[in-house]
Amino acid sequence: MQTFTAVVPAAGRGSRMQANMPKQYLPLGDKTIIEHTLTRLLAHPQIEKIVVVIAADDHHFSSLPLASHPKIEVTIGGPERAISVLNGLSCVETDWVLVHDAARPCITLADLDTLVSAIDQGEDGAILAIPVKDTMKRADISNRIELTVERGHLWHALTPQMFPTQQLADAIDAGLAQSIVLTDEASAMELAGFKPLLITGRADNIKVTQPEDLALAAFILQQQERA
Ligand SMILES: Nc1ccn([C@@H]2O[C@H](COP(=O)(O)OP(=O)(O)OP(=O)(O)O)[C@@H](O)[C@H]2O)c(=O)n1
Ligand SMILES: C[C@](O)(CO)[C@H](O)COP(=O)(O)O
Repeated sequence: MQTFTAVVPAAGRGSRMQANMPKQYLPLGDKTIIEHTLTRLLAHPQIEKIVVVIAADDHHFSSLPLASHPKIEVTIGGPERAISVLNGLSCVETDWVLVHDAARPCITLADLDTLVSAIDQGEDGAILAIPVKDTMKRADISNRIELTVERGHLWHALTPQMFPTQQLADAIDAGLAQSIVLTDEASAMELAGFKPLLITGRADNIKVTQPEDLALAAFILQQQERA
């Protein structure tokens, strides 16, 4: 059975959350957001190691019981998510890597399996995503509708995103060298000429980003645990 490494970017400040600590350490039921995320990833038999990428001044992670888990390694992130991911990739020894936001605690084993089973479709890699359901508008500078975007082939990119490790590291390096804003791993791979596969994932794999997301994530986790 092929095994992989997961890289979990967790070096953000969570500013949009407006909380008194980085959002990945906010409580969600019986444990923190990041502990839910890591517990989900650790449950997948093909994930042999998780590299958690934390901020240089992070004093939270070391106090978590999972910090001493044998499959968990920690490294230091950077000022942008892409730099944090690149630092995490330097700790990866497997041919393939799965990158998943610490702020997405509702990832399911079934979705992880679906993504992992897609990697035999080539080196372009794959990401979990959900087709856009709402009508999409592009705004002008005064926040008035400029146009309606054709949503036929529009998707929300989620994580995990899964790629050959070296190709991803080279692609992020190249994108950063061109000062291109890389908000996910797929955008770096696209820039390098790859065409990653979009794999339909669950819409409840939300990224906890703003205050109202916390209660929603708690409800989703509760519903998943009852299923
Ligand atoms: N320099 C950064 C910025 C973000 N992240 C991580 O990338 C994930 C997704 O980023 P986002 O939701 O934007 O988190 P923050 O950057 O913390 O949020 P904000 O933009 O509101 O500050 C999070 O798990 C976050 O910890 C990271 O590792 N390094
Ligand atoms: C990687 C990501 O979660 C895919 O949707 C998203 O791009 C992260 O963006 P953020 O602004 O760093 O939260």
